Amino acid sequence: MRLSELCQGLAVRADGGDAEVADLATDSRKVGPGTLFAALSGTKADGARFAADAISRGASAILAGEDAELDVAVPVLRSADPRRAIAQIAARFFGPQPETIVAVTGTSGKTSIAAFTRQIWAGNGLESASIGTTGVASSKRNDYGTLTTPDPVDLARLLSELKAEGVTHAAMEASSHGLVQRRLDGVSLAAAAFINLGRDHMDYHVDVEDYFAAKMRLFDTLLPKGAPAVIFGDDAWSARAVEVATRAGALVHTVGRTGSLLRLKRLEHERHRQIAEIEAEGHIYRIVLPLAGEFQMSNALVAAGLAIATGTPVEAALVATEHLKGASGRLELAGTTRAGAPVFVDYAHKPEALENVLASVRPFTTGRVVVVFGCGGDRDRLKRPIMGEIATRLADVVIVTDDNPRSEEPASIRAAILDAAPGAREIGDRREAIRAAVSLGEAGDTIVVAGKGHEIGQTIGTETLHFSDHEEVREAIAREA
Ligand SMILES: CC(=O)N[C@H]1[C@@H](OP(=O)(O)OP(=O)(O)OC[C@H]2O[C@@H](n3ccc(=O)[nH]c3=O)[C@H](O)[C@@H]2O)O[C@H](CO)[C@@H](O)[C@@H]1O[C@H](C)C(=O)N[C@@H](C)C(=O)N[C@H](CCC(=O)O)C(=O)O
Ligand SMILES: Nc1ncnc2c1ncn2[C@@H]1O[C@H](COP(=O)(O)OP(=O)(O)OP(=O)(O)O)[C@@H](O)[C@H]1O
Ligand SMILES: N[C@H](CCC[C@H](N)C(=O)O)C(=O)O
Ligand SMILES: [Mg+2]
Repeated sequence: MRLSELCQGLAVRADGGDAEVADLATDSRKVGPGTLFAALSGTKADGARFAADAISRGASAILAGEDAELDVAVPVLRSADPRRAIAQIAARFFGPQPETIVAVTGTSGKTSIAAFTRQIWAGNGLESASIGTTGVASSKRNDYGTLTTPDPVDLARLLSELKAEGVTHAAMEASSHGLVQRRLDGVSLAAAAFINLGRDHMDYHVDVEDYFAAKMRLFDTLLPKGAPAVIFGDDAWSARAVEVATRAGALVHTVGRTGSLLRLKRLEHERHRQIAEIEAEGHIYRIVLPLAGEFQMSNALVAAGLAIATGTPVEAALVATEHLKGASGRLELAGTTRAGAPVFVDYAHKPEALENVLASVRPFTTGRVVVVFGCGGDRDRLKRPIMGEIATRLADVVIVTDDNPRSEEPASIRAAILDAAPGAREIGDRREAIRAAVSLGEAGDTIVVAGKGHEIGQTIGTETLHFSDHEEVREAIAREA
């Protein structure tokens, strides 16, 4: 495709003529002959510094910010917002995307909601996919992922492949990093959703208002006017999200205990399922959700709301929730101890998530709640004592262990948690910590191994070694026998 075609009508200024573009890249190390290289300024480096490297690898043109210093002999595209420009160019370059794409944002629940929306669509005979933290899933794929919201070039490529594979409906996660970095700016959205806002990524955002504003880009910038916005109504930030979406001209639907589209009237918890009465369109539907944890009901309501907002009939969407499978590592039953205590693996690695998961298991726990958790290194340090306090308040036995220490000293991460967790046990080795917890599990107790969910590696220093909480739980139970 010609450069001139790729940027026609976009807010970019072309200098130095036209060129044929064979591929796109935001990383000079991925540049090959004929590639348009987007030189982006990031958190660690300025992409403009790599322009010469990109050209030596065959780049046919460079896209950069207005003030980037470039002295190159290939055509240059200038943009005031080069991240948005590369996302839009990528959408054009890779071509058709699934007709119906929805995106969900919020602090906790995105992966679950994307997975549930895909399953509700699939249950209604639609060829569907989900894209997020756990990877890409469809009837033809189950690919492990790394980023929650992929880089815009990878995303546009992926969406065009899904389209070619017959996918008509895709549900994706919009992380705050992804929204700030314009990774979704080339996606045409049919609907968007908001679940909640809690403490997260305070190492990246200036403050919580900045973090909220990042999430709200989904509604005030990306969602086309008049398109549906599905907002979970029972969060402390719901009213503000409704306000933003309304002001942006979205068709706002709320779900939850005060929901306008789906109203949760009654909820009864059992160990592995919950029974709900939901009012919609003047009818009461009785739903048995085959998942534990009230938060999963909230996630299921948002997912059903997204399916309804994009054309699935209300009853069909609600019936499909009765067959939902939880996303890997989200309050997932990984085994049962010999004495009969269920052991759940959960991805709670931030305060509200930990609070929710521990509160969720309490109703069906007649004995003790035992939690094993740690905090990741090179991430928000202030959440550590907050999570220590939550665990101590909501669990009966707290075992503090390592998560992904990354470049930090593991013992100092644990110490920051332990400062706010009097009475907690400290077992740095995660395998030993899981074994210790499993050995405590009596009938009536519930064990929660939190923080790593679906992850299959543990990053210590710069090395990532194979580690799976699921495997460790099964192994610990097998050793009991
Ligand atoms: C902090 C962050 O979000 N970083 C992302 C960002 O990198 P950056 O622009 O800041 O990169 P940089 O290192 O400063 O480099 C600037 C530019 O120079 C380029 N470069 C760099 C070196 C070189 O030799 N040549 C070259 O061209 C880089 O590709 C980049 O375009 O843009 C890159 C390209 O899209 C991402 O790969 C990278 O994600 C890193 C790997 C990451 O860990 N991100 C995490 C924090 C993240 O995005 N997480 C969210 C949320 C997860 C959640 O929900 O909790 C996610 O969506 O996954
Ligand atoms: N609606 C919710 N409210 C509060 N906590 C939740 C909710 N949904 C999930 N959680 C908690 O958050 C954890 C992560 O859930 P999920 O992966 O669905 O969220 P996410 O927003 O994709 O998170 P991440 O940003 O880490 O990928 C779960 O394991 C659970 O502990
Ligand atoms: N996307 C998140 C995942 C954190 C998972 C947790 N296990 C940790 O390592 O802190 C991050 O990279 O910050
Ligand atoms: Mg996620």
